[in-house]
Amino acid sequence: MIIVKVKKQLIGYKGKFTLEADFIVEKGEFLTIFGKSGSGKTTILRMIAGLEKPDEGYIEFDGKVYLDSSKKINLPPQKRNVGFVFQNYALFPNMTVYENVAYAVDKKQLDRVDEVLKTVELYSLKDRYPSSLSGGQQQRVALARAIVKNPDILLLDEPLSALDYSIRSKLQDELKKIHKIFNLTTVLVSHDKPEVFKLSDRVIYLEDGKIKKIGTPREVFIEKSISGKFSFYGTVLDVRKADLVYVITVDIDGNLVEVATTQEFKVGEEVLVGTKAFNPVVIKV
Ligand SMILES: Nc1ncnc2c1ncn2[C@@H]1O[C@H](COP(=O)(O)OP(=O)(O)OP(=O)(O)O)[C@@H](O)[C@H]1O
Repeated sequence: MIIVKVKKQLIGYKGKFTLEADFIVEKGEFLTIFGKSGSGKTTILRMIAGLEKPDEGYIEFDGKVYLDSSKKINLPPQKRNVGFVFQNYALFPNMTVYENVAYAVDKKQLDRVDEVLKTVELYSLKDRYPSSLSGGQQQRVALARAIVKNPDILLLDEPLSALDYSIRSKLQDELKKIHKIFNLTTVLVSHDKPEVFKLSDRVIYLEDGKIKKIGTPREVFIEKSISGKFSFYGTVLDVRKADLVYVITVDIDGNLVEVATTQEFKVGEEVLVGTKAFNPVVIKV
């Protein structure tokens, strides 16, 4: 379990404000920090990693104290077992895929490099240089480098936001898989609601440095659920205009449904499809 209790005065574009966050992340949990630009999301990740110091605070992982300002404890990043992936891959251009990943571990752990490269499906590309890889492949190298040291905590700062929709979606599936396989405790920063829905067990809604809401994505994002007979969450796959309404195609767990609506939706948006007016019919199939 990660315990985070931090306070720091920041200087935003509107002036000074205090980042004040107090939350726990259960072991094996996938937690996302969501919020507008400048709300303090990255600063929280950097504090967990030890790259930034709060004015006051306490951070621990499974009883190991990373930071305790009252006791002047502040472990440096290399003493915190944390893997970090940023938006801009940050790979070494003069090293191959294998070398980029192996750089993070000492010689005794080299066996693990091959294992991790196979898990993220990069093994066949291990002798290539970053410049010859796609954005999605480069981000998988960054991910492999972050997990090869077997971190207790994986920190992801908008790692997929530079990628286009289909690659992002595929990498989201892989992230979820890797989180489970390596039994990680993951904290993601994202401002993409469908991504938050797809990946997170819980989400923190951060606004101007304060936690406004914390809960499952449904609890945090769906203000009021439809008080009707049934409703399902899905992702918008297609939008077309038909006279005065839009017809959207929604993927509900692999089932495609078409719904007419006067509201405009975007492809990739997470929606709740429900009905209030009639009783659904259930037929044995
Ligand atoms: N060490 C610091 N001292 C003072 N202000 C800081 C410090 N670090 C960051 N800030 C400011 O605090 C604000 C929050 O920054 P942060 O990067 O945490 O936001 P964010 O929510 O991750 O934003 P984005 O989504 O744009 O990345 C920014 O306005 C930033 O300039």
